[in-house]
Amino acid sequence: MTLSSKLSDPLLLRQYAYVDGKWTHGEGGREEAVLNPATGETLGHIPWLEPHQITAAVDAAEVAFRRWRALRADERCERLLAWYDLLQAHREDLAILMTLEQGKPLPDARGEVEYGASFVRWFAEEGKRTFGETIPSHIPNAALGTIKEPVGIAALITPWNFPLAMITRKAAAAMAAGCPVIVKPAGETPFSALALAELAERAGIPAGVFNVVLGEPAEVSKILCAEDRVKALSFTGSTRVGRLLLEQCANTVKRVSLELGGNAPFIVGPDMNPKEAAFAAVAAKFQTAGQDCLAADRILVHESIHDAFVEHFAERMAALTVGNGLEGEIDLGPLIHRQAVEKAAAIVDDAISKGATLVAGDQSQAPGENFFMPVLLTGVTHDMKIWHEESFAPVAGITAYADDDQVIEMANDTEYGLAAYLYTHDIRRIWKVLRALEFGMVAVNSVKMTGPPVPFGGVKHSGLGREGGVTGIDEYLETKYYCLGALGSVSGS
Ligand SMILES: NC(=O)c1ccc[n+]([C@@H]2O[C@H](COP(=O)([O-])OP(=O)(O)OC[C@H]3O[C@@H](n4cnc5c(N)ncnc54)[C@H](O)[C@@H]3O)[C@@H](O)[C@H]2O)c1
Ligand SMILES: N[C@@H](CC=O)C(=O)O
Repeated sequence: MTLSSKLSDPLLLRQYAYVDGKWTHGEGGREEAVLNPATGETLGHIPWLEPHQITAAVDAAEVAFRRWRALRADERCERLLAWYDLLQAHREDLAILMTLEQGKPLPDARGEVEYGASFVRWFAEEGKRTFGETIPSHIPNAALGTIKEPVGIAALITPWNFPLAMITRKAAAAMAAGCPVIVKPAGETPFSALALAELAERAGIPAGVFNVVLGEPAEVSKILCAEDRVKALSFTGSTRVGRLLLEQCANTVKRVSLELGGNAPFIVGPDMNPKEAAFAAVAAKFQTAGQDCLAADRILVHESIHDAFVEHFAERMAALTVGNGLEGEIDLGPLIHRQAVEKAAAIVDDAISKGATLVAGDQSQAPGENFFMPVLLTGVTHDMKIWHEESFAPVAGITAYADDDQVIEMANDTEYGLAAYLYTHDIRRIWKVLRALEFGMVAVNSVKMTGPPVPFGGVKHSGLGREGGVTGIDEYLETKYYCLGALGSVSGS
């Protein structure tokens, strides 16, 4: 059975890049296979564009920019809402494509389609509210104010773990602001991006406004970063690559937004019911098989409830099912590729060799070579890799702490600063710890923290800027100040 036959609308599977409203093949014969991480089967191929084809995407975006920015905000809103409607109408196909290329269980993929579409609707509306301001003048006979203008062409480079939502959270904001976009998706998961392009075309988004380029990642990124006509770069991915791109954007002094790695602490106070907290921690750790920038990587539990917490955590973890996300009731799909499995195994071995206890996690039960069974380690300490590196795998590490000051120090003991979780009902503890945590986002007594109204982003080496929320569109807007002088006597100036 071919991949396209699994879809109600086979045209959603595209194996070309999308530039200037045209499906584009590579001109140098280079291509990449796209694999199903659950089965290893080849789903299809994508072309790698040649450097001049990437430049052609910039040419197309430059032309499209003139017309797209000239539309009224409500006209752009209409087109984006049409795109949103199509995402909704095709959500099942989009979810199937996502599960096939990314591996996450189908219900999670449906959730991501819904989540991704919600950013399109949010920014369609926000585009109508890019207000400037009136400034009380200190200059005689003058009127002062600001207007917001689109920054220009935006390059968007995105990861494989959330192949659709990481694109729409950027693209919808940029497009609503009046900017055309050039998306470079991860090579592992290009089909979600290309399906977005197909639906953008059907929604009447003009040629050159939403482009998807494919190619050798370092080569494509270098061209986009060096291009002076590209005015903004928004990247989601690892801190390692984010640093490289920031450097590459220095010469052209671009606007750079970075959503990078996380290493979230999950803090459990002494007043918590250990079962309730353990179940929440399992949910925060194992989403997308741990391949989530928000994954609870370091679980810090007050010593008075540590043992009971571990017991409930292990019990809940044992109930998780691992398998092909298209088949049956699955909680955890595969990791994205074999290297991810090897990295996870190395992190576990390192922790055990340095004194951590393996409570559960038997890899002989893994249903395929890209699968990693959930692991629970206790006695995790500062000198272990698991403390400092994102495992990006279903590996949970638990540590006991004695008091609030100690847990704050432990939680902040990382270069990352994306998200943190805090479970306690003591309002004084909540306020103290919340204020002391060096993270861009803190969820208190909640695992869910994201969504369109939220300013998503990190501090420290987790990134620059915020996506979503009322400020997410600002990443794609310039503020132009004006001073209208010599107006004669202006009342109120
Ligand atoms: N903060 C967030 O919102 C957020 C969201 C999702 C994922 N992430 C992070 O993303 C990482 C996992 O994703 P990943 O493995 O795809 O990240 P990655 O950095 O390897 O890749 C991200 C993107 O960069 C491209 N890329 C890879 N190497 C490159 C290079 N040398 N030069 C230019 N581009 C290059 C990839 O093709 C992909 O499109 C994790 O660190 C995770 O925490 C962060
Ligand atoms: N879950 C995150 C993506 C991180 O990997 C989000 O909601 O953006």
